[in-house]
Amino acid sequence: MLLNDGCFRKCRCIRSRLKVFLFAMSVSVLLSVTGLLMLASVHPSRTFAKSVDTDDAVFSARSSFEGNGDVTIDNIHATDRHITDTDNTKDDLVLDDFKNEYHISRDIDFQVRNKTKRLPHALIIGVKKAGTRALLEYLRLHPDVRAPGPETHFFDKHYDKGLKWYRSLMPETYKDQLTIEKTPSYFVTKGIPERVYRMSKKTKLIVVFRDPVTRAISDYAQLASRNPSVKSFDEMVFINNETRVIDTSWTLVKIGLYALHLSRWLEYFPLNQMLFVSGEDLIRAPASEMRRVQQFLELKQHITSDNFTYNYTKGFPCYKKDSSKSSWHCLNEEKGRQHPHIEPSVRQRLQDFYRPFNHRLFSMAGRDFNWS
Ligand SMILES: Nc1ncnc2c1ncn2[C@@H]1O[C@H](COP(=O)(O)OS(=O)(=O)O)[C@@H](OP(=O)(O)O)[C@H]1O
Repeated sequence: MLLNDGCFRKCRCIRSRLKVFLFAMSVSVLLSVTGLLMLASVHPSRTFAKSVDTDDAVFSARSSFEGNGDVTIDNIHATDRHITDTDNTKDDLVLDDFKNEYHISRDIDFQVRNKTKRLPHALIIGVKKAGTRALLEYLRLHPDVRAPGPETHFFDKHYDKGLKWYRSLMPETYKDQLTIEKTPSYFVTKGIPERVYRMSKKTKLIVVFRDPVTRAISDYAQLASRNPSVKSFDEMVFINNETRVIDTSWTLVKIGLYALHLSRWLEYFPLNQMLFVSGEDLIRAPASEMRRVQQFLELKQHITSDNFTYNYTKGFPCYKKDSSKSSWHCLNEEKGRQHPHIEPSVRQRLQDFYRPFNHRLFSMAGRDFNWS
């Protein structure tokens, strides 16, 4: 009886422990199932997050300056505001700071609108009267190039308006298109190389050179066409007509001292970021000069001899966009003006004056332009 009673108690004890164990098991199974269900309910967004992992990483890296990785319209505005603010205190502006911020804004804009205005990747910085308009119009034949029509003069006349203003002048482009701007006064204006460097040290620079004697005469022809009462070229080019000492303070003479201007640019930009175009070859052989330009800009060779014809009436190349469909365009009558007659002795004096500067340029640029 005692034995049976002890056995009975032991059995009850084992049964109640079994119950506790089973209860604990079911609770833990229940908790696991609930946990799994909760995970399943957030699963879609997790999957999405994974699928945009690369972009997330890119965005958070790009947005780090704003302190968070969220991409919102407000952030775009904040970025834009930041560009303007930074630009107002441009003396303290550090290139890489704003360049990074600018690219963030550009890329976010691109995500939002697909097409956006971008700061120029390349600039045609000079030289005045050397063929800069022709070069820009030829480049615009390329489907991967966009450019504002008028000269912006941002870096020399409107710098205080800031980069946001400058960018607003640019045409909208897709991500793989190049934005190019031309303002020929940039080449000769002090302080501009640094300003361009501050915008982006990667900016590609193109300079069209023309024989400085012909260039000065071309510049004078423009001056005389706008102001018919201007003194004669001879009167202006010499300090004294008797001694025939050249007036190097005359802007039209100073512009032709190419080596001096180029040396200022080379303080900021390496030679391989610059391309030197021959203004004479742009007229004689536009297609081959454009081949060099497209190669330098890493564009596919789209502009070829099919885009050009020589117009004997105008005495210059004319061009068309599409080799089959469109009609020929020529630059307007302001390009290719009649030059005034200049005495051969005056020309000779100017050529002698420029010769050492020209030779210096040829060795700096690594190209002989064959000017006499
Ligand atoms: N295709 C074509 N048609 C007309 N003119 C041509 C062409 N290609 C080059 N050129 C030469 O371009 C010279 C004007 O240079 P720019 O465009 O740099 O002048 S400007 O600085 O923008 O005023 C211009 O100078 P001038 O001839 O002295 O007027 C031309 O010699």
